[in-house]
Amino acid sequence: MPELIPLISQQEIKEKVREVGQRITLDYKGLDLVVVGVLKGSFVFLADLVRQITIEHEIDLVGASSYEGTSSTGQIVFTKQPDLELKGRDVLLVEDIVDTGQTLARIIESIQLLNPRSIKTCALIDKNERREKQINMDYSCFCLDEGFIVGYGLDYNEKYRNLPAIFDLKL
Ligand SMILES: O=P(O)(O)OC[C@H]1O[C@H](OP(=O)(O)OP(=O)(O)O)[C@H](O)[C@@H]1O
Ligand code: HPA
Repeated sequence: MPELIPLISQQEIKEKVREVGQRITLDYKGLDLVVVGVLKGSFVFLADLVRQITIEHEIDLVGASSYEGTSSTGQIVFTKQPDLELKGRDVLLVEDIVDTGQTLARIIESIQLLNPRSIKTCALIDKNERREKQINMDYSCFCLDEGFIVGYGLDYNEKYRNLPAIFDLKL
């Protein structure tokens, strides 16, 4: 049976998401913010984060998938494109986790083609161990070195997204 090692509690997540939401609120004052969540993993984080952003903004979703089990296939399949017009607007991409960096790098490339005024990045977890693409995150809630992380939207083979806290999965 897989083992779930507790890493980050619900309370710690709540405090950090509030803090990051407040920073985003200050940084985007006067700008035309569109928060774009990356499905599926970001859905829990996104829902909590946008409720901590107190300036007017719009929300969109993109979909990208590349993992089987704990490994990236390296093939990023886009499952949803943005619906809103992003040209000339200030896009904040929201990910649950940046691991190899391949997914976010591809999404940034594809959003750049839509000519936004700015693109910034926000992740719940910035994990270093397997990084292949150098991406400087503008906002990260938690930096981790290793592990396969589940809970609070993050899955292993589509399971565990519903866990309210964050765990390291040991297979
Ligand atoms: O930095 P990377 O190594 O590319 O990994 C990060 C990506 O992997 C996960 O998506 P996944 O492909 O598992 O799809 P999901 O969001 O639907 O779970 C996660 O949600 C990120 O989008
Ligand atoms: O550590 C992880 N957990 C869940 N999904 C992921 N996608 C990339 N890395 C991870």
